[in-house]
Amino acid sequence: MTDVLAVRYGDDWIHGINFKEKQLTTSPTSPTVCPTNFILHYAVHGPKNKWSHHSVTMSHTDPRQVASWVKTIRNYLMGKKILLFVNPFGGKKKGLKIWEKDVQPLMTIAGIETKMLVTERVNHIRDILLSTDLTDFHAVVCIGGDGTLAEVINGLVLRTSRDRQIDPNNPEANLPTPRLPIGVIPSGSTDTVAYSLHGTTDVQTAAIHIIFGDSAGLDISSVHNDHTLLRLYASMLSYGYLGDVIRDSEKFRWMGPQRYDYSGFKKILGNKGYEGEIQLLSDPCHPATSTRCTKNCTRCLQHMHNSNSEKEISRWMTVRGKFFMVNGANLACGCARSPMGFSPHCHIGDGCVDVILVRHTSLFNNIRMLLRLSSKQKTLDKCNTWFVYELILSVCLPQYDLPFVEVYRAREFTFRALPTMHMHSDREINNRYMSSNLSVWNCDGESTLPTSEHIHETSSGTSSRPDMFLLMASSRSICSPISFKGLIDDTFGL
Ligand SMILES: Nc1ncnc2c1ncn2[C@@H]1O[C@H](COP(=O)(O)OP(=O)(O)OP(=O)(O)O)[C@@H](O)[C@H]1O
Repeated sequence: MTDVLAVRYGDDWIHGINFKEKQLTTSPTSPTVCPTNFILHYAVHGPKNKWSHHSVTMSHTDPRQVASWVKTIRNYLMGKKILLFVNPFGGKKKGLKIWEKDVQPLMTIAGIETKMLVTERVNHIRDILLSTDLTDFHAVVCIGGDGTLAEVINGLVLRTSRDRQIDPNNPEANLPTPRLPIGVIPSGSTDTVAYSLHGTTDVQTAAIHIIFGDSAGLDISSVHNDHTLLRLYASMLSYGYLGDVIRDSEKFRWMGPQRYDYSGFKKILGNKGYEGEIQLLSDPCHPATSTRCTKNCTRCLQHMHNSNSEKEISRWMTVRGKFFMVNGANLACGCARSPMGFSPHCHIGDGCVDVILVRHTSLFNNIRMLLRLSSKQKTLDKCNTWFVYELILSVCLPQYDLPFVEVYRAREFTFRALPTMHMHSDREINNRYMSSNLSVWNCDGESTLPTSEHIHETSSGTSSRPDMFLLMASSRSICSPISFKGLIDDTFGL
């Protein structure tokens, strides 16, 4: 029963069912009064974490028996109404096609009432969520990438904060968990959150998880600058190289996801490193010795029940230097080309963020990383759009033993960009800050945060705190190690 999507009387016609299926549903008597068969729609868990929709027609000579079965199953499947946003702009611009071809038919079969809205601009979702009456809805879903999902999260949390009269700009305030669960159907360029939640970026799988209505707690980090909430993020906040890539690649959006390859290559060659200071509230559990986050993960469950006591054993520490990039990961940040993810041991609901600091190295080292990447790409088929994540993975996979990679698990961290000092001659150091080599923030794959220049001018730095609350996201096969390794799925009976 847990894998059932819908049940229909055999002679009922619903939009989206093909004619062949309709022909199967013959009933000798009036369909409304005496149905002698019914169609059961269900999902099957296949290889690589994918779920697919199937149906079977069942018959019985006694119409009362058929009616009783249908009634029992319908009692189990509660009707839902969802608010669904489609971003027609992200990824390969296939959002609307995915809605029409894959999502709408499944929602119709499952009897889910869907109010669909097509986004027209940046922050459109947030504005709608702030102004719409959400009382009748059971969930908010988006068809889009990580940036689209981030808009849903930001909009819903701001709306809930306003409804509960909580000031989101207060860094000490506990931001509220929205009443409505959030679902994501991937149609972006990287789709790390969808991949981390479902173990695949398959569209039908995501839609089926939403119909199932399962949910899981997900850490969301808030980013504050002084007393202003800048943004909430679900997957990763990154400064330096990935900031440069996101800023540059936006100019080449017409290339589709391949823009990341192009900008990634340009920016690795030009990277001169960024001076900065990170202060972090370090958790005693180091990522290198941590367990992997699995379904019913003990660490995440413990945090959910006892978050305050953990904070007492954390301690503040400071790291300074010149960095290639500075990252705060909320999730493993896996994607189709990097199944293990950027931060493989990151837990999705433990109230911590994995801080991954990559020190500035030589151009030679950067090129070496590129070559390593290139040789990987040779084995890939036509899709080579995962440059950035492949690149990071090539840096971090031998993870914690590379001399220029440092990893910490933090409950909170602040970052302050420092200006770069310039030498005028071999002997003389000019103490004036001639120019600042500053990057921008890459927040869930978007450069929506104020530039670091602004952050620097206010000389406050920016802070990120992941333990604000847990957000629910539609997922069934969440965070199984199987999901990330892409092995045989049935082992865990997910
Ligand atoms: N109609 C629109 N025109 C222009 N921009 C839009 C429109 N609708 C949404 N957006 C913006 O598009 C941005 C990018 O969308 P999205 O994140 O879904 O795609 P992506 O960047 O290609 O994928 P990913 O984040 O997974 O790499 C979002 O920040 C969103 O605000």
